[in-house]
Amino acid sequence: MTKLPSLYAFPDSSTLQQNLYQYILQAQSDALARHPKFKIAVSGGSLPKLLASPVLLASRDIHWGKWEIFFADERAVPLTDPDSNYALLKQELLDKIPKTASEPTVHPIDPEMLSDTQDLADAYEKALIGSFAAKDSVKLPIFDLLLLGCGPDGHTCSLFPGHGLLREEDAWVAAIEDSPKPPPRRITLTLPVVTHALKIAFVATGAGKKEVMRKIFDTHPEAEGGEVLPCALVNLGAGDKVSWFCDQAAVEGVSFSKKSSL
Ligand SMILES: O=C1O[C@H](COP(=O)(O)O)[C@@H](O)[C@H](O)[C@H]1O
Repeated sequence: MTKLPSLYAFPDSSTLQQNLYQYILQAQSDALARHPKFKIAVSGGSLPKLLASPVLLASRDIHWGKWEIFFADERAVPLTDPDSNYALLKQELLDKIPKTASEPTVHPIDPEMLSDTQDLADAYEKALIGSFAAKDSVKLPIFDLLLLGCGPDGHTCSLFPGHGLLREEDAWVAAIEDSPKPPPRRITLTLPVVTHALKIAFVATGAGKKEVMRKIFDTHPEAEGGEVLPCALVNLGAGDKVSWFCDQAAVEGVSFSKKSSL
């Protein structure tokens, strides 16, 4: 039997954040039982604000010093640019971590390499190799947790619908020069790296996501050889490793069976 993702629909963002916090705590404890660091990657967009909940920031059970944070995707812009996913995470989360806590290890892109996105992607892949293992000894890095967004067009990371990057099989990190959502020059984790993670959480809120949520959960273009949205490809590739944290507005009209708690 195919293993399906979980889809949670919460009445408000505060309940969503409470549940997301519990889920992260479990992922952290599973990871730290296996190895010294909790290795995660995060998206930009609406994700950092929802991630940085009061309950997470006040928690004494979050071992910030053991967190190793990568970016699921990043725009090829300076680290202080308003379009930078690093700048967003810093503003929403990193700067709010209590000063009394140990600091997480954060892996931003190398701002010296912005002129060539392939060099930028290769350098970021080297950072992954430094943390996980050499590419010839492991086929793919295994993140403990990915915290991802879902664009209204069904993109995740910087993997866009119908884009050739969805077929990438070798690179861990790929360059994109023609992102349909600005800015066009970016780097992204590739689909095999995403689906290889131990846990994958999508966070999608607001009525602006309900059309795409219906497409992701209630249509099956793969059955007819049609184009499958990137978020749906993650569902198909990673199955029950995937959990969706949504509010009611985002899942209005979605038929796929929804749960309201973990
Ligand atoms: O461009 C991007 O968009 C997606 C989705 O953003 P959202 O605001 O609709 O949540 C985001 O996950 C990705 O990291 C970002 O680069």
